[in-house]
Parts: sequence; C-alpha cells; structure tokens
Amino acid sequence: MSRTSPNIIITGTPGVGKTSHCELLAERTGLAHLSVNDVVKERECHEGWDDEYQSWIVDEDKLLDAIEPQLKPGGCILDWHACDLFPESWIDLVVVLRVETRVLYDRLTARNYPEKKLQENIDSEIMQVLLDEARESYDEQIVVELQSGTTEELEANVERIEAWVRQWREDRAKEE
Ligand SMILES: Nc1ncnc2c1ncn2[C@@H]1O[C@H](COP(=O)(O)OP(=O)(O)OP(=O)(O)O)[C@@H](O)[C@H]1O
Repeated sequence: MSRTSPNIIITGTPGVGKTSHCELLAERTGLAHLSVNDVVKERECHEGWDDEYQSWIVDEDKLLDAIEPQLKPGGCILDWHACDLFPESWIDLVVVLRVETRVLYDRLTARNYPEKKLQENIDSEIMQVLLDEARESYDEQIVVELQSGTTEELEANVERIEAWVRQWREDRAKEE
C-alpha cells in the first residue's frame, strides 16, 4: 500500500495521555486524529455496552472495515488503548505512552473510574501490557516508548513525533 502520509498509532493504558498527544500532534502535522472510541460508538462497531467496565464491547472486524478507507491513503493518528488488531501493513509508527503508577492512579481517580476498572488499568500499566502487545505485533524498529508524566514530556514527545513525520514525508518525496 503506497501512502503519501504516515499512519501512526498512539497507544497506552487509559489515562496515559493519548488524546492529549493526538490532539496536539494533529494540530501541528495536519494528520487526522482518529479516536477509535468515537468510531466504535458513532459507527456502532460494537456488540453492546459492558456495564461493569463502563465501555463498549468492540466488534473488531466491523471496526477495521469502518476505518480502512481512511487508513488506506495514510495520514491518520489512531488513538486507542489497544494496537494488536490493526494490520501491520497499515502502520508506520507505534507510540506507546507510559506513566508512573502514582500519576496514573491520580488521573483515573479524578475520572471516577469503577474500582475494578481502575485496579486493572493500574496493573496493566505496571505489567507494561500495551508495550509488550506493541512489540509483539509490530516490527520493533517502529515501536517507540515515551513517558507522559508531565506537560514538558508531552511537549517533547509531540515535537519528537512531529520531527519523525517531517522526515517520513521528506523520505517519501525523495522516493517519488
Ligand atoms: N503528559 C501529561 N502531563 C500532564 N497531564 C497529562 C499528560 N497527559 C495527559 N494528562 C492529563 O491526564 C488526563 C488523561 O489524559 P488523556 O485523556 O489524554 O488520556 P488518554 O490516554 O487519552 O485516556 P483514554 O484512554 O481514557 O481516552 C487528562 O486530564 C490530561 O490533561
């Protein structure tokens, strides 16, 4: 698949800062921020609502069919707490955001997460579940782990990804 702009996944445990990163990055690069949660909800790519976890039960096939037309030409930033379902051939960079347990606890508590969901997400961050998932699903060279504990780190991460996008576009232009 030939893309004129890259597709990037920004992933990590809920509360690490995916949306904050994606919004800033979209604004600065012109890439489209695709919130997978919104797609699931708006395009009904789910099999109903899970009351205990307060989240949709995602129909992954439906989701992939829904986003494929947007991903094919490139230029998307996928914002989601999972990454292993997206075909490798669609993706150019996978950013896994990480945060200290204490900071994540405060962020999720502020959102009034149900106790079970809060604890599972904290455990998932401690066990680096998303980082392992990304490393198992994609070429290690395209997987980057970045800290997202402070606004300075957020700014530095966005600058770094922005520079990567610039370079990607320059390299692609040279190839043509
Ligand atoms: N690097 C950071 N420094 C300071 N605050 C941050 C940082 N990243 C995120 N936050 C704050 O943490 C909260 C959660 O951030 P955000 O919604 O971006 O996380 P998320 O990973 O997208 O969560 P979800 O998966 O539930 O959508 C927000 O209040 C945001 O302002």
